Amino acid sequence: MAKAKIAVNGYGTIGKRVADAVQAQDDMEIIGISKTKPNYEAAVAHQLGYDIYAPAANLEAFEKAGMPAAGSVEEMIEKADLVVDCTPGGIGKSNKTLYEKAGVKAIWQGGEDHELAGYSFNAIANYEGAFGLDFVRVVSCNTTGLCRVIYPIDKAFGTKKVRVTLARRATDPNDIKKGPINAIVPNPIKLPSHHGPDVKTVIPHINITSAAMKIPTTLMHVHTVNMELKNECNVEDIVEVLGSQSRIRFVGQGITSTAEIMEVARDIKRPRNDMWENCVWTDSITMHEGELYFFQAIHQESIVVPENVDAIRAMMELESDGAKSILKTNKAIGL
Ligand SMILES: NC(=O)C1=CN([C@@H]2O[C@H](COP(=O)(O)OP(=O)(O)OC[C@H]3O[C@@H](n4cnc5c(N)ncnc54)[C@H](O)[C@@H]3O)[C@@H](O)[C@H]2O)C=CC1
Ligand SMILES: O=C(OP(=O)(O)O)[C@H](O)COP(=O)(O)O
Repeated sequence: MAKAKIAVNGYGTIGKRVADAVQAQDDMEIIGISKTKPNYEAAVAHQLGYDIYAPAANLEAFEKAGMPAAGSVEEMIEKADLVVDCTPGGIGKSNKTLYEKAGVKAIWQGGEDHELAGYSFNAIANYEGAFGLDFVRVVSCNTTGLCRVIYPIDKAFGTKKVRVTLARRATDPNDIKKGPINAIVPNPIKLPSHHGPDVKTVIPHINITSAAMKIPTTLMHVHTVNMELKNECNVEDIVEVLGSQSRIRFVGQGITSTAEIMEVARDIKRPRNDMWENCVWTDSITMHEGELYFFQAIHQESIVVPENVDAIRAMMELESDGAKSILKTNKAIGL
């Protein structure tokens, strides 16, 4: 069977990782990536052998920089079956008419609103509903991390309510412009943060609210999750449920921080130190007066990457069973 032809529009933190993860699969391939300027990331994409497409007005700049573009962004979109839009949050929505005009399917990321795509995706929670869809949004890193734990626990024990506090990394490691560098910023001040309502775009019946702050670190986010469950259970039951999930990793053995989790990602030779799994501290899992509490860390640069691959597989009708797609994606990328 011919491989699905995938384009990545916006080759930044998420786009470059999605491109490599798609390229690792045997049922889909990257036919091009887009860059606006011929910077160092474009040079690496060129070295890696990706065909680079650019806005028509910038094609000459790529030629001059010694990395000739294969064509314009519009030409890339014409050649694709599906575009993964990884442009910065808020930019992606302006590309919708482009995709509609070309008759290609499109995936947006969590920086865009649910309404843009009309379907918010998380592989374990609602893969099947994305089968054959034209437009899908893969929810943000924090929302993905929440869906991955809430969905199986809710399925096993039922949920009365969920309350989450998020300590969000200030910005990504390569970003020299954003902060804070010496402050803790309640963000947003007005509650709830978008994360709780966003979980409901994927799992509508969950009673959830969230509060978030930005902290001066670039490595990972950390969540304090509190769930009031409908049915009685103990810590071992929760460990069993979370342990059955391939995209959840228990951490302990002296791992007391996000820094040590990133060291593990380096030590196990993950590409770009990526930690695709939620990292749940086993020792933090606590039942207190019938409520569940635990801490988890989320690697913002990579957690949504396998979800994008699964979303492609569902939308392109390459696999109807979500569990099979998850296993296939995991195996191909080395998870
Ligand atoms: N970085 C993160 O931690 C995560 C980001 N997301 C979401 O993924 C999306 C992308 O975010 P990042 O990869 O972090 O952004 P980024 O800023 O690292 O990368 C965006 C890329 O798009 C390019 N670009 C800018 N304007 C463009 C345009 N008009 N057309 C084509 N390309 C353009 C930029 O040059 C850059 O290469 C956003 O919706 C964000 O909310 C989701 C999960 C985690
Ligand atoms: O999707 C993300 O976070 P979010 O789930 O808090 O919106 C990414 O970490 C990007 O967040 P940013 O908008 O702070 O760069």
